[in-house]
Amino acid sequence: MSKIAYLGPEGTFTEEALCRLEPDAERLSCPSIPAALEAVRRGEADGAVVPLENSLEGAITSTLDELASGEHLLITAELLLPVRFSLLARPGTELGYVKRVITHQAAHTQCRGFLARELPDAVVISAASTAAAAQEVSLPGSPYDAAIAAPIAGERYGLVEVASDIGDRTDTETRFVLVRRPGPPPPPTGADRTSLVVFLADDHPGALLEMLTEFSVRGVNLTRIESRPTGNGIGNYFFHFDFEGHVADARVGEAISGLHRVCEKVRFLGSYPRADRVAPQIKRGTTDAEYAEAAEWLERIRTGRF
Ligand SMILES: O=C(O)C(=O)C[C@]1(C(=O)O)C=C[C@@H](O)C=C1
Repeated sequence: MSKIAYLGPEGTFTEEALCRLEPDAERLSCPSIPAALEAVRRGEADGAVVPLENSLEGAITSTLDELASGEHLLITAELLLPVRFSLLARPGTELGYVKRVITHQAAHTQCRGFLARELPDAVVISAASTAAAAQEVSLPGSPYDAAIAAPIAGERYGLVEVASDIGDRTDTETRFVLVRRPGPPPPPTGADRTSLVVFLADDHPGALLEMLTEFSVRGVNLTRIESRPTGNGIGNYFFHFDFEGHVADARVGEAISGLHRVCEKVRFLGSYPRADRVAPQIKRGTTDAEYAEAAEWLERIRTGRF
């Protein structure tokens, strides 16, 4: 049975994502996203499930930064999980009594409206995860009155729902990925996504446009672009790209080889089936057959076979 690490403890959204992605796996709870990824790098787990982006809050930066550095890891699957938050407290707690709330930073920002409206005077303290917050509230003598977490965390830690569905939007979802140690990517399905990290060779006018051109001329549709600081002073960034297609597709292969030629470093993070199963629209002149025909034509003229 494979062992998959996740941001724990039991009852996080990440655990729910893991149960859906790998229902038969043994689950290894980790105290943070970097710890879950390290467990894979060290061989203590076969894979890890980590959140990558949220439809309201955007990127989960600790995941992006961890995947961009250290030993290579490969994304092999993704999942879109609807996220619904509840305010959970010890039985008998009234909403008006809640003064100290604990939750994960991402959950806090997704529930800003509720907190401003219903608990304007409450202090909100950060926890390592929503379930860690619920666990903390359940401890005897806890200094916290309530946690913002998934309803399931309430069941696991003996808390009750003081308010439910408290997110600023009811259609929020988080995209999770399953990562493993490097190996061949899963085979193309016709509805795939590829993820890359790109480091610029140098800073010059048009550097971003040059990168984008590698995708644009091959008809590769980007689904996400993010800049992250390298840490080497203000103004130095690297870039995360997600785009349609599989590294086995000719147009994707050509685009990322182009980036490899013009950029300092390109880190391949994987090609994997899209959770929404949306197939790319392939522009005229960018199919595998058209790339193969063009390569054949070039070979003919290079060898004098007109
Ligand atoms: O704390 C959890 O339950 C998590 O799984 C982490 C996480 C995140 O990092 O975004 C996952 C989904 C929600 O957006 C809130 C928190």
